[in-house]
Amino acid sequence: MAETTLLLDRARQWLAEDPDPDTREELAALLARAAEPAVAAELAERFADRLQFGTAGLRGELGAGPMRMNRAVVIRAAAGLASYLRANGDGGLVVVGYDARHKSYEFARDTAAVMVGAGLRAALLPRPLPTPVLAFAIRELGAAAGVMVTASHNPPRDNGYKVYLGDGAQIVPPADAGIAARIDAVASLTEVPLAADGWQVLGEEVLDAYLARALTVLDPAGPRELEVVYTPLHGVGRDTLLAAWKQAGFPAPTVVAAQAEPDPDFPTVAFPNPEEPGAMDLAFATAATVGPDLVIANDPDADRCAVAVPDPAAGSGWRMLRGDEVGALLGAALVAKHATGTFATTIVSATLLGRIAEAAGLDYAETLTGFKWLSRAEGLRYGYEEALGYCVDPEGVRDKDGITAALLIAELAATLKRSGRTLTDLLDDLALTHGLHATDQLSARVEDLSLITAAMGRLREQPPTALAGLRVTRADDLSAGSAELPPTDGLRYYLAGEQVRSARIVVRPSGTEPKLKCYLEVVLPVAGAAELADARRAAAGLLAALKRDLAAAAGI
Ligand SMILES: O=P([O-])(O)O[C@H]1O[C@H](COP(=O)(O)O)[C@@H](O)[C@H](O)[C@H]1O
Ligand SMILES: [Mg+2]
Repeated sequence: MAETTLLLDRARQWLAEDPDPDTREELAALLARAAEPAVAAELAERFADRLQFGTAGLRGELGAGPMRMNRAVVIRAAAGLASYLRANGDGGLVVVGYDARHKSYEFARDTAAVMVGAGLRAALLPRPLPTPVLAFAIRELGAAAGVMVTASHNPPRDNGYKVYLGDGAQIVPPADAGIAARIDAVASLTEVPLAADGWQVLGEEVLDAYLARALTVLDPAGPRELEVVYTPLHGVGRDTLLAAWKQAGFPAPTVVAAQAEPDPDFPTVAFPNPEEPGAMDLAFATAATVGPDLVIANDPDADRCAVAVPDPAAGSGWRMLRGDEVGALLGAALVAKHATGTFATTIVSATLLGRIAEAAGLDYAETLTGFKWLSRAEGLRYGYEEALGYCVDPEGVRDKDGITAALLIAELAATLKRSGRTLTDLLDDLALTHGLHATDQLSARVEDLSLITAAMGRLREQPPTALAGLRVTRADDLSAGSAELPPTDGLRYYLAGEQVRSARIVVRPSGTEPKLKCYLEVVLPVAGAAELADARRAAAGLLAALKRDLAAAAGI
């Protein structure tokens, strides 16, 4: 009872301070019905804690309360960041970007108002623009920090807040904990001064500078003959991608008409994530009438890039390449360009990049999931992760960038096309040289987060000893941390069997969505081109069996 009173007090205090009439109205309505058990549970969940920094900053459903994304949460986060910057002597400029989601502009403006109120300088990007433009602008402008208001590819009801420091990379420990402590120290919103004006709104020159840098990933004399169907999935990628395409000299892509304009309701897709089944249906329908060489999609904040290739065997006529496939292709493209430095990927991505780097005599590194880790790999020249994220120009953008990745994959496809070859042919070459690295993902979306904790618990209590006829030869609990990796909530299994050269599974809760994610890789030797089709079939069968057995072991 005392607990309930405390919770209601907290909710009422929140309501009294909430600057947004929309969330005030929502919370007042909930409080009026607080006696109903379902509403009481909802309030308890919203006020149990506050949103924490995850894989990519704060992310959550829009709504009232500290466990939701709203103006009060954003103002507190911005105040915590401002206080952290001042304490570390980094007082200076904070550059703020935003996508086209519900409330994104308001959250960006509030962030600027808090920074100016705290005695820092703030600059807003001129309009909704891709996340990589913000990541670029931080170092271009010599800012002390950057904020990008976006929930990327999440459902329409979500929003989020990515935080970068002056090195242009997203925050990791201990900075995230340092900022979090200062957010916690904001006792009341009434003590956060909000400036009414005094921040700068940047002009087109920041975008021009981004585009000029983006173009440097290409060979100016490289081939440009390539037909593309493109979708920004109702997000903010279109104008930047089209400008990049035009400046590069590629023929203008056909843009999927129904998804071309930014729309916070993402009306044509269940989830605006190119990884989700169905998200590419309209793009494939457009491709069926245009007959392009490639279909390219950006996620709504255009830091991811999805690529599909013609496949007569597929119902739609198109096959989405996996992030691991595009990641290997871009790696091969950079090797062909004589890139030097470190090639890196994450522990949940395929190990093929390691083989490519090794063969080219390049350093190779593996990090935890997320570009906040990957972008910090020492000497990084190229980094990618299986979640359709690629950083092909870390000096320009220290984060994944769906625009430069699209440019480079297009140049690679055009180069291959000139000699009558395709991306698929190059994937075959890589399999013949390095072995077939086949990956898949099992992901379970839940309503109730405790189901994820329970599944992780089951796997920890009863670790699988065999899956799909392969023996588990080593099981790592990644929560312990190691010399190579900081601690994280995850489990890793290495498997062996006659059918495979090696196999690996990683299981972890998503840090951006209520999902449990299991990442699978099997590596099969391939003796010659004649065996490749059989090897691909065998790998697909094995991955399907592994997913089935793993789902049973995890109880998901
Ligand atoms: O949402 P985005 O495009 O920024 O992508 C974000 O989430 C992805 C999935 O993370 P998780 O598996 O924890 O959900 C990460 O791989 C990525 O680095 C991060 O920036
Ligand atoms: Mg994104």
